[in-house]
Amino acid sequence: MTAALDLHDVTVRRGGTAILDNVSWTVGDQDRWVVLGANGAGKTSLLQIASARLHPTTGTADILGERLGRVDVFELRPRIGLASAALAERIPPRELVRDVVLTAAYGVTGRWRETYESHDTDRAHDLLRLFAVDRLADRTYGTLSEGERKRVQIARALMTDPELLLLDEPAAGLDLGGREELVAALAELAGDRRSPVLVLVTHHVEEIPPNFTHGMILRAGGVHVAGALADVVTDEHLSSGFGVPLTVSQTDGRYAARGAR
Ligand SMILES: Nc1ncnc2c1ncn2[C@@H]1O[C@H](COP(=O)(O)OP(=O)(O)OP(=O)(O)O)[C@@H](O)[C@H]1O
Repeated sequence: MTAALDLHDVTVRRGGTAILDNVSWTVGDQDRWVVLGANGAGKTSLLQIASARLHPTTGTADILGERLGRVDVFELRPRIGLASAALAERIPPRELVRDVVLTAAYGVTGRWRETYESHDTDRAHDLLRLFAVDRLADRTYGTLSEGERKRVQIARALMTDPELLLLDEPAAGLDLGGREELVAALAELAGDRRSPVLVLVTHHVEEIPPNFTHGMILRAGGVHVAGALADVVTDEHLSSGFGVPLTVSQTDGRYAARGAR
């Protein structure tokens, strides 16, 4: 099977600095990856490459079997779902929640005069139900809580039935209840073999849903460590990756970290 992502020595330079530095990374077609790293480590830049929104300065990036630089990115992008704060900012606050999801079928935000097939409207409703926000379908996006918005954003990212789903800090700004609901929904998604390949960027090991399989810690633009999740989320790797002494614990498939004494 073709890897969902295959990056070889990817470097991205901006103003003389390597914001990604010789990153090599292979994501298999059933993988569920978590990408961790301190502020500025390069996580968002990595997702920009993985979502065909940024090209490497040097190195090669194959996404869903297509090489960046050779493929028409406008054909590739609909095969990739992305939920990020930058994309969320483009959603008009007055848009109905059902349309926030539905308009992804056309790759637009803001419904205009498009007509949608009934299978599109059915799919949008099913996705809202999957994330337990179907009761909000007739509300405007701007009236939702942050947690409700996050779930609507992920439903939108799934609308095109992508082969790869990239989630950039989906739990940022959520309260404890909202975070736990989101983690549970993502655990369910990750546990379903029909789901797309998943890559979740987060700062906090508490946000890693059960059923995720692999982990990477980025440090200063480079891969600090990558591999099976349990081998990556350790005292040693987190401490060196974040530059502070940390102790990690694991209970029922969930991780927690605190400063080591
Ligand atoms: N266009 C740019 N020009 C110059 N520097 C950039 C540019 N884009 C990103 N950077 C820098 O690259 C580094 C990596 O940024 P990136 O947003 O990928 O990190 P991150 O790990 O997602 O950080 P955070 O956790 O704070 O969101 C940062 O130091 C950032 O300032």
